[in-house]
Amino acid sequence: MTSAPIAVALDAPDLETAAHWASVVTPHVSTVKVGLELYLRYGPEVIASVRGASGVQVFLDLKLHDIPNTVAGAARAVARLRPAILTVHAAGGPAMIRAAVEALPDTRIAAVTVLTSLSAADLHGIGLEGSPDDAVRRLATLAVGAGAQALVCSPREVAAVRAEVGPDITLITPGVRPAGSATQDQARVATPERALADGADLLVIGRPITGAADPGAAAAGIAAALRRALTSTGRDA
Ligand SMILES: O=C(O)c1cc(=O)[nH]c(=O)n1[C@@H]1O[C@H](COP(=O)(O)O)[C@@H](O)[C@H]1O
Repeated sequence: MTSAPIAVALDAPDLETAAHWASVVTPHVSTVKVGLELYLRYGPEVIASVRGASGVQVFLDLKLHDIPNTVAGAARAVARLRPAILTVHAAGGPAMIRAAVEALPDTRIAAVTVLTSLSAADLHGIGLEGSPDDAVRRLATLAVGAGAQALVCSPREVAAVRAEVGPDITLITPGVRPAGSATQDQARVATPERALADGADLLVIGRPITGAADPGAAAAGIAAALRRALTSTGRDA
């Protein structure tokens, strides 16, 4: 049985909690994600702690956004951690994205299009024209043109992005909520099954798993639901 295409967001206040979550979810999921909270508190050592002995893929979510030279340097600075995926903001522009891609050839650079916490009204407020769908597709095309091998978007746009960029780009969707779960600060959400059916390759899921009484059981439950969904559509389980 292969592990489910889920990246569990280890947004924990301390290293012990993050390492515990990582150890209980790794039998069920392909990837764990280290984000700003853990990385800024503990630094690069956090990667070895969550990778543990399992060798699970580590997704380093630093959402880099700066001038190309600075982003290239930051990307080189994390090369020794061997992250499978590193995020940059697509809005940093093509030269910045290309700088990250060239600096880190063994890591998949994932361009974050429009944060899943932003609604259509929020986009309007910050001066981004058109619907979230339009903005996401525009940034996706720009990022892929600059060499990004992966994109982050919400599950609401993933079908449109897949149609735009083709089968070879890895599509990563946060904003995933099992039916009946609270959306919390996420604005553009869908269920895990919907995200997968619409073409996502990797689902980022945090609090629906880590906020559960038993995070290992929650990860196993979502993984099983995804396997059923994959089997029923004839995709690999
Ligand atoms: O890059 C990300 O992973 C990301 C992009 C985005 O647009 N929205 C988003 O929620 N994320 C991350 O995905 C995770 C979602 O966590 P939950 O809302 O708890 O499932 C968090 O770690 C966010 O930092």
